[in-house]
Amino acid sequence: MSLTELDTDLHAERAHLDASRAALRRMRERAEALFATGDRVAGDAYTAEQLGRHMARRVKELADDPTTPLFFGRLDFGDRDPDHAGREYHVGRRHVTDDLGEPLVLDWRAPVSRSFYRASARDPQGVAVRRRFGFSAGTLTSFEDEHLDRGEELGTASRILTAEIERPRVGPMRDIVATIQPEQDELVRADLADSICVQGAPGTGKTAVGLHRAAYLLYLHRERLRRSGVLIVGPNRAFLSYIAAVLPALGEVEVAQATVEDLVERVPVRAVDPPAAATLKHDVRMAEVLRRAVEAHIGDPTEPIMVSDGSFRWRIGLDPLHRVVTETRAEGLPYATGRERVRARVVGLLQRQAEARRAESPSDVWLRRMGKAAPVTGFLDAVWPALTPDGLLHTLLTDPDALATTADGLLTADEQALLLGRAPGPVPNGSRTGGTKLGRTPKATRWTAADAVLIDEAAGLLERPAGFGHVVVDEAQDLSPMQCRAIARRSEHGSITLLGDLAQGTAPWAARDWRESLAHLGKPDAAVVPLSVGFRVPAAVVAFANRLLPALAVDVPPAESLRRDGTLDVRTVDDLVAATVAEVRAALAHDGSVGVIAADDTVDRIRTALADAGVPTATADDVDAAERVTVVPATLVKGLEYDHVVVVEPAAIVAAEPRGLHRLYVVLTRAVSRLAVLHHAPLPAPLG
Ligand SMILES: Nc1ncnc2c1ncn2[C@@H]1O[C@H](COP(=O)(O)OP(=O)(O)OP(=O)(O)O)[C@@H](O)[C@H]1O
Repeated sequence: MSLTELDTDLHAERAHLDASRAALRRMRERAEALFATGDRVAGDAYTAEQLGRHMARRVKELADDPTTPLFFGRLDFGDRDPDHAGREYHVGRRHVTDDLGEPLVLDWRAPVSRSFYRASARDPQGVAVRRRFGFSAGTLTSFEDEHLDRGEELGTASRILTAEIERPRVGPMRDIVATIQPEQDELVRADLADSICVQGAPGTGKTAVGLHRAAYLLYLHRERLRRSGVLIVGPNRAFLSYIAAVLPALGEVEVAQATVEDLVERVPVRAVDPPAAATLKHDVRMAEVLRRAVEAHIGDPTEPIMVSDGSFRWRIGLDPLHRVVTETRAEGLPYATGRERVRARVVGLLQRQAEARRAESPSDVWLRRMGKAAPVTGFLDAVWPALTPDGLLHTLLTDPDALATTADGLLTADEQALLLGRAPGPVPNGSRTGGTKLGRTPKATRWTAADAVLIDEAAGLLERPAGFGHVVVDEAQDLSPMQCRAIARRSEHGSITLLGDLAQGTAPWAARDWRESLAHLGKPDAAVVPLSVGFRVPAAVVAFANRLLPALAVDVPPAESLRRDGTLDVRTVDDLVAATVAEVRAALAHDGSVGVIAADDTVDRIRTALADAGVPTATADDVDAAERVTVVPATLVKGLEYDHVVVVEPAAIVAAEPRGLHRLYVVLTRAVSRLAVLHHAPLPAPLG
């Protein structure tokens, strides 16, 4: 292509961009006008509200962000393609049509757009030319063509892909829709029915894949998923705020995000378990203990039921009552549903007697009255008493006999003592970690985070929670079996995307084998798919962090970094804090974000020193902060990334927790361009 041709092409593409922007603006204006008149055209208040909500969402979905390009690629189909011969399509973040309804931009999730990500010289899928666009702050600046019909393919050598992954990072996570790679696209476009587990080294795009899969599924199954919902589960609030902008940028504004702690928050968490007690409470045996505890409340009828009904007296004998309880029990319903089933069956027996005597069907009012009659309720309270989730756990933790009966053969005597808070243990850091502080009632009890998981399990035994159509679980290696079960309860009829890296497991119960987690999640047959190309961490930094891998005792495929650039600087220093301040100052000379990562108990000292030196800092959960420097405790940095990372005293990070080496592996793999490791103490052995 000659220079003039290039110019003409660029000019034409810019004109197409302008036309697309104008068309999107008109689409939005039309939606806004409809929104404004919605209540006048709707027949009634309910329809008006529904319509209003729909239109408000539509208006939001059509928002145009001038800094993100509306399209990023183009497909020119060859003359012989059976469906699209001779046509060209621009591929972008959402459909844009002109006033006649002709497409100006195709949504990246549309079936045709798939070829943008998957066509290759070997399998061109009818595409003659694939064009990628380069943008700078929303302005179209360049393009790059691959003539697939002539066997040309750039793959990861694409200049535009390289520029995109090397672009300095600032603020929250961005979408990767313009540069999704074929192995990622395969996961993004997996069927809604398929649950998948992605094992990938740091920076291989697991989070990106999960978010894009959510957006893809919402596009394909909009109505169904809008009803059932899509949920993203992340490790902490800082992570959730870091990823929060990705789906809205893709036009998806209605996806729930939560930590597992949020999901199970039925009681306030106001106490901390000692590590051994927490580990035991997260053990899957606790599910069986709770199941037995619930089951133990179902009793045998000991007396017939007698109900006075005006001039009649009804009586149900022990045999039919036994049958009702046995049959209901065999149905395996959630406990509270079972209780109502027993009530309904008892009322059914009364109804049959009444019909036989009166030769007419009793009214609904009569049925309700019988259901609430004192002898019926008394019977229920005796054989199938009402339970509350926190009440159930409260009984177990306060009544050694009840615990001994239900935990018999499951938990040792020592373990039972631990649950009852009787085993004395060291209290780390001097903080109050005395475990659950039992009050006389469940309400007066100060529960721990692990108790909340158990209470949620109990709640699930009593009543099934509403489930989501699809759940994306990030950093899933840290889920305990009991947390997996909490997610399983919410995705029983839906599918899940599980994302994680066994090497980054830092929780005491971290997964060592994905099959186990998948079994606890109720999806034992889900495929485990590796991602192996790293887009974040430069090769030199990956090589340094990988020295830790043999010590992490996990079997994970090694990653290969796409990034040849980047620097690694490991230095012994005398004064850690002064060296950190100097390093941050030097880092500020470059573009991009700066993350200082240190053991949790030194973070305050570093923040103060930076403030004293006139360097303002942000906290990890404030992704929109104006400050370019963030000081992050090592335990909060999972899933995050910074352009320039300063790691302060690795030995202290390792010493702070039992799986400290895994934590250090997470910490060392946060850098996008440059990593400085400052240490005074010797480096942990595997790094030395
Ligand atoms: N196809 C891609 N094109 C451009 N950038 C990409 C691509 N895939 C991933 N990235 C970028 O690489 C970085 C790492 O991605 P992401 O956070 O999804 O990785 P991860 O596997 O979840 O990492 P971790 O295990 O550390 O949490 C992000 O900045 C992401 O935008």
